[in-house]
Amino acid sequence: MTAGDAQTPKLRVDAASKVYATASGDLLALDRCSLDVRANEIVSIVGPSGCGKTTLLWSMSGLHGLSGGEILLDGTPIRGPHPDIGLVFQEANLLPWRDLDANIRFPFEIKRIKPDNPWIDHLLQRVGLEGFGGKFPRELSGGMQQRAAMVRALSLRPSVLLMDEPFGALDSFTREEMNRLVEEIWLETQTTIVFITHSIEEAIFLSDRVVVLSGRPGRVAREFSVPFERPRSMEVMATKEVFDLTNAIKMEIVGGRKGAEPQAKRQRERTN
Ligand SMILES: Nc1ncnc2c1ncn2[C@@H]1O[C@H](COP(=O)(O)OP(=O)(O)OP(=O)(O)O)[C@@H](O)[C@H]1O
Repeated sequence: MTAGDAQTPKLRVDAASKVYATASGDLLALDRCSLDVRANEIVSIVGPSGCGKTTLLWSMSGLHGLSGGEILLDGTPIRGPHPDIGLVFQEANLLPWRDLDANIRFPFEIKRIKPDNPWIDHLLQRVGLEGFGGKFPRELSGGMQQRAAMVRALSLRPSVLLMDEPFGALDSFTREEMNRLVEEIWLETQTTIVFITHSIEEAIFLSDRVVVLSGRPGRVAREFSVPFERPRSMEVMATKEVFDLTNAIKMEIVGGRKGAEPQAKRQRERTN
């Protein structure tokens, strides 16, 4: 398989393992985790708290090195932050002393490249932030800050967008709005998206596939495809098929959490 080959996944996680050195010994966060993400897919990653979701996403971004295995983008191993990969975190991480325009143009300054103003203006209009360029982060609601963070991440036209629980701190109404926005942006840009969430409903609404990680150390326990038509209306989300899928994913996560207890104990024993 080579880059550009139709068979090459956009992202391939190949037996990824990650050990953190902690004061009480080594902690195995990911254990030979493998997963493919195809181009233009939206894949959500769910799993019990502490199972390694963020570790996996950061490894995909190149911000974290792995202890074993590798992660490939278009067939090439990721060795560090990559211009083709954008990131959105739970915190919008806007610089408080810069207005919205200056925040969004910040990555261009760092890279010393000319901002793509027509594209940025389009994105700002797309997320409903046109006219807010002169506002400072403290003047924006949490939802608006996250919209700005999405614009900042998309402004460089990444082919992959990694989102780490981006809407976890928002109220449920704003969260639903943001989910619809992600879907709309995806329908327009076809950016490959990997999305971490604790909300199964959010994962189903957004994704082509939902990947459940086992309890720590994280491995792929099971993948669920989400076959519902897009855009996903409230009617679709209220069907029995969605209800059944939600329950199946929930059962898998609860099962993984139970299974993780002896594993975690074994890990403690190994590291003590
Ligand atoms: N920098 C670090 N140093 C040491 N241990 C870490 C570090 N980062 C994460 N861990 C540990 O690794 C494990 C996996 O953490 P991670 O944040 O990836 O899980 P998660 O599934 O994203 O958690 P949550 O659902 O609670 O956000 C946890 O036990 C966590 O305490």
